[in-house]
Amino acid sequence: MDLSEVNARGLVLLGCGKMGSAMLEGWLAQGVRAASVWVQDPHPSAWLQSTGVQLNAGLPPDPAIVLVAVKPQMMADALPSLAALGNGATLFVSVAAGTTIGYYEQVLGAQTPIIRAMPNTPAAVARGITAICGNPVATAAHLDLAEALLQAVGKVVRLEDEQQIDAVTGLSGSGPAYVFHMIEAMAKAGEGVGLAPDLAMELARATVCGAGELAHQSPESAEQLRVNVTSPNGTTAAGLEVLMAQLPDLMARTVKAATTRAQELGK
Ligand SMILES: NC(=O)C1=CN([C@@H]2O[C@H](COP(=O)(O)OP(=O)(O)OC[C@H]3O[C@@H](n4cnc5c(N)ncnc54)[C@H](OP(=O)(O)O)[C@@H]3O)[C@@H](O)[C@H]2O)C=CC1
Ligand SMILES: O=C(O)[C@@H]1CCC=N1
Repeated sequence: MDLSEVNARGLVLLGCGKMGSAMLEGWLAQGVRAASVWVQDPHPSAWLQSTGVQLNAGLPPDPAIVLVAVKPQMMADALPSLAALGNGATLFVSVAAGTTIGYYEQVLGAQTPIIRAMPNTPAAVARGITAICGNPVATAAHLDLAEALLQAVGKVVRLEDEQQIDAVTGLSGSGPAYVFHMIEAMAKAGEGVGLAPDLAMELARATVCGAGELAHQSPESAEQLRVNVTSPNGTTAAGLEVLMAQLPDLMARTVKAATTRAQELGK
């Protein structure tokens, strides 16, 4: 990853909460210099203060990238303060759910290169996945620069059509929460069949982490990995008979609800 432009010209991070700090942690670990990062956030955490980044200080005149990571509801308050950087020289990257490229163009001007991105919180351990798409003035070099930065915290995929990003938000942006809830539900279910709460949580958490890592490392499909656990007429088959009757529909409704909410945030 070539971070020289970021280190030379600077990176501005607007909003450093859960998502902003997950990414910042990855960037600093990958060689972005703290002195090259300007963070704007009203209540900096103790961790943020310990990093050595420039906090709520005057901004550089010509940063390589402004990364916007405030809540969509705060956007109208926060973004106009950076309008002067919308002069075409600085690339804006937004991770805000719902906030459209069109909105950025209204505030910053259509000459501003803008890349809309949707990451997820496993970025904190460099295992995120981020989808990106750019506006018409975002060049191949801008996309490469954004991809290089976001690859510091996981995988990057490119989208042809901005509208797909709401579906990405419903699937992978929000998805870690679905998996964490599955850990909670599995642990409760373990208690239901007689295990102590701590043991049930340890087993559920390790099972989801182990299955995730196996899915990550194995060349086999998710379907085949499932089949590998399922002995004919065995225990897993009995469990899956219950789960598979309901989970596909439940998951479809879950992802749809999150996608619809992302669409609403964009209106
Ligand atoms: N969390 C997630 O899993 C994901 C989040 N996102 C997107 O990332 C964005 C941030 O989400 P998340 O990190 O969860 O939210 P957080 O609330 O944790 O972070 C937002 C940060 O912005 C700060 N802030 C508020 N107003 C301003 C302002 N005017 N200028 C600068 N900073 C400001 C907040 O400070 P304070 O709290 O003090 O108000 C907070 O630290 C959202 O747009 C969300 O859609 C995208 C993908 C995944
Ligand atoms: O819940 C949210 O709105 C944000 C966007 C994706 C994950 N968290």
